[in-house]
Amino acid sequence: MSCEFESLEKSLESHLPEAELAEVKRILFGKETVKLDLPAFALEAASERDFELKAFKFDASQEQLRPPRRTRVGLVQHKIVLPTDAPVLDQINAIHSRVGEIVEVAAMCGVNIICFQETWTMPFAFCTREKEPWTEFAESAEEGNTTRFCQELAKKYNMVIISPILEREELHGKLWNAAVVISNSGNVLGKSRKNHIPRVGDFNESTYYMEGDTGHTVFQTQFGRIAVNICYGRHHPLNWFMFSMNGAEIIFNPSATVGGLSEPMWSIEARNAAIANHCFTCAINRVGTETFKNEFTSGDGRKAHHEFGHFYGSSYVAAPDGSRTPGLSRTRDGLLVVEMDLNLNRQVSDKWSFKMTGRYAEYAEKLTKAVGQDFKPKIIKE
Ligand SMILES: NC(=O)NCCC(=O)O
Repeated sequence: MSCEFESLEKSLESHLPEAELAEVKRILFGKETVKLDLPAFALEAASERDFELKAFKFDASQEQLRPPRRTRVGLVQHKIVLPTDAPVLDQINAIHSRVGEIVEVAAMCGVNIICFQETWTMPFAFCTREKEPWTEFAESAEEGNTTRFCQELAKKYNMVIISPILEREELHGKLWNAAVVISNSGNVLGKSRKNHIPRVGDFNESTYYMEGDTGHTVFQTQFGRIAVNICYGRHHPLNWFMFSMNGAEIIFNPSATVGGLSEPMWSIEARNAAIANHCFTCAINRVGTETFKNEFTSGDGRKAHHEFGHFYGSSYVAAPDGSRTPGLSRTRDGLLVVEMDLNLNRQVSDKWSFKMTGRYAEYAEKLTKAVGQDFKPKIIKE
């Protein structure tokens, strides 16, 4: 059942009376996000290419001194294309071509910044703990084929591309889970390496790579200041916070996560980060169930098995005022196009003032003590 269940929004819409639905949506999702009109040819192309295309916009109030700062983001979720035992290069090329056709539709929709899912060029094979052939999917962030592919697309469509890959740093013999940020000029702006490596469920990523060393880099693009908090980093509120302290206006969260593990948390974490940090957040998850030739165990008493999933998609965008778009499907490839007026960040900040009321200097001092050897927690007992 859980794999076929299309989406929470669809279920609410088909079962609730109209008036009640509006109230349920207001309480659950915040101020309603307005649907964005897209060109008919883009909708047709998406339907022909068999992926879901949804579009929404977040408006801000008209200001007297600043013009609106509208930017359009695109979130891509997709299944792997070939079986996981197909030749490595065939698998990569097939995914390039699938995502390439989605990016083409994003360009028809006027997308300025597009972000792909975590390690988008490969199966999420880290569950297996086998090194071969999975490490062969790793590529140079600066010069790999996938980066070259994205550079062409970025230039062609005048689009910033966030390309999360398995990175190989040849010189030092290191692998990383990293997002390459490619400017709309086609130049590699830089990369952001995954800060927190999971040790939960079948996410055996610590077998392959270490915690990232790029800190909380923010990238100034023509379309806004962006940052990338890769997957498991979304469980760490301070991780979002540090990107925001460096000035991020939009924080992308390319992910790969499965229903049994994280689905009840999914709709909360990125949305909470948008609220707490007065910024936009974009949560992206892959779709599908991935099957591996060799059985692997999950360390939970279950028999060894071949399948990892169900990756439940449900990619969405959250705004600083607590509102959010509906999610993409739990089962289908999709593109979510969202227009946002970045002026909303400062407007909400002026209203709620979390950055001003936060006692950060005090937290920093106390936290330094709390993680020290001689720390005594402040607990008063009778
Ligand atoms: N890819 C990844 O870090 N997944 C961990 C599980 C989760 O964060 O939901």
